[in-house]
Amino acid sequence: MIQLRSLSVSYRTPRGTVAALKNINFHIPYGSATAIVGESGSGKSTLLHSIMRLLPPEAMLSGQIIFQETDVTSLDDKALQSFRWRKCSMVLQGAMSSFNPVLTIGRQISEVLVHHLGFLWKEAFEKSEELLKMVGLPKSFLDRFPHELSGGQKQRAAIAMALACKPPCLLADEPTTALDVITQAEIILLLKEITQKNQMTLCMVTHDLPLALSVCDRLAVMHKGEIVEVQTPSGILNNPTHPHTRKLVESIRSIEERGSRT
Ligand SMILES: Nc1ncnc2c1ncn2[C@@H]1O[C@H](COP(=O)(O)OP(=O)(O)OP(=O)(O)O)[C@@H](O)[C@H]1O
Repeated sequence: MIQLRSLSVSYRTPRGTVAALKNINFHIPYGSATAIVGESGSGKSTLLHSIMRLLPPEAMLSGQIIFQETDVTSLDDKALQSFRWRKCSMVLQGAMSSFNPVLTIGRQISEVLVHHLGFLWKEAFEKSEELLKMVGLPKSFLDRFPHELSGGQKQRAAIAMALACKPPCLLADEPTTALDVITQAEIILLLKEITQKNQMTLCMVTHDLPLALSVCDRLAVMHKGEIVEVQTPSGILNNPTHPHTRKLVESIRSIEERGSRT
């Protein structure tokens, strides 16, 4: 479904260039649930932002990002807007950035439907109600402003908005940052359930290896701008091939061992 071909990204800085992605060749199959894991600064967010063409102006990209036979790197602004809502949408880290603080949740989800699918406002509000229901939020949330929602509720609303145009693919960049552990698990399970039910492709960046192992069917491990290993959860746990993957697995094992000793 998504093919990254020789994808490299560097950032220009006053001190020179930083290579964030180095010649990535990676395939995200249709209908899969892929987790991108790896240490801080390994390039995970850069990878997702490249697919969405959301990189900042100081970023230089080379290579190809093929989404269902279209090279995303060659889309003009209009095609890109349509791509972002109708083909591949993204749930961002910390949902506050997904919303305009002065507009209600209902207005913002409806706006997506009006602009991108040609809904009339009344129909759009009805559809928004349905979308909120799908993510476990009641109708009354349509009239709330973003600051009137908890972190978890905001992330649910952000997922509803990302799903508005029924894109076949959903990307999520650390969708549970700053949430408590129970809410984190609920949000990840919600993402998994919705994408599975609607036969969507899911690709998410997470720092939570145990959660990624339990929810995703493939894990891609990043290290210093490269994808060093792609495996199923059992492969990662039982037969990690790259030293960095082994370290990641050892780190969760040592936490588990410490937990069982206390
Ligand atoms: N706008 C920028 N300007 C300069 N360097 C940047 C910029 N954004 C990211 N980088 C650098 O690119 C590399 C990859 O960053 P990226 O945010 O993709 O990593 P990450 O794996 O998502 O990290 P984290 O898990 O901490 O969010 C890092 O070395 C980072 O410092």
